[in-house]
Amino acid sequence: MDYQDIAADLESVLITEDEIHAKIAELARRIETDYAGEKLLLVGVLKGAVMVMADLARELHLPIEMDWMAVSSYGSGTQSSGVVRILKDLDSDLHGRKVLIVEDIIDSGLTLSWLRGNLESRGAESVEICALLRKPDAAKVIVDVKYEGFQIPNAFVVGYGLDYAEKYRNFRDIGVLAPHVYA
Ligand SMILES: O=P(O)(O)OC[C@H]1O[C@H](OP(=O)(O)OP(=O)(O)O)[C@H](O)[C@@H]1O
Ligand code: HPA
Ligand SMILES: [Mg+2]
Repeated sequence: MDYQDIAADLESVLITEDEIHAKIAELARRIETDYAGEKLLLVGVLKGAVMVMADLARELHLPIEMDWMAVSSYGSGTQSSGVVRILKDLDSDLHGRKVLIVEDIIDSGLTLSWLRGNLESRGAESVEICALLRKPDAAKVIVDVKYEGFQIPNAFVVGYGLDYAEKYRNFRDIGVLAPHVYA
């Protein structure tokens, strides 16, 4: 599959690479103000958040640390199973740390509401969330997101880290996957 074939599997491009980068810069300025003088721990949620994490971390003019967790509730489908599994845990001790969870998307909200509770229970001083995308119409639980990029319609999207069956993560824009791909 070459890069042009990826575009053929999309119904439409929703957010371009340039729009993503402008939004991440905007979020970074707010985060810098809010955490000035602090040592922030960014927790990226594998694998979808890899691109947001890489771009956000480099945009932040703050002394940050990065750690990663892998949790999965989707498997290879387009619907959340609601059951969150830890596939890879953090290396860091969270006691007294200011933690910012970095995510690509909040869909049902099940992953992040579970994850926030899990990290808070480890003694972090604060746990906030930065998510590039949120689908308000898909929410099954309400998640309080301090740094939100874009609100998007309730459609399955891919690109910029987001996958369908592990594909399309390297597409640079974010687009709506054409239903013929998963029908
Ligand atoms: O709000 P929710 O309905 O819980 O969905 C959001 C979660 O689903 C996706 O991860 P996925 O489980 O597909 O793993 P991945 O990041 O490896 O693709 C996404 O990256 C979020 O972590
Ligand atoms: N696309 C890709 N992965 C996802 C989505 C989506 O719309 N929602 C939750 N995980
Ligand atoms: Mg996924």
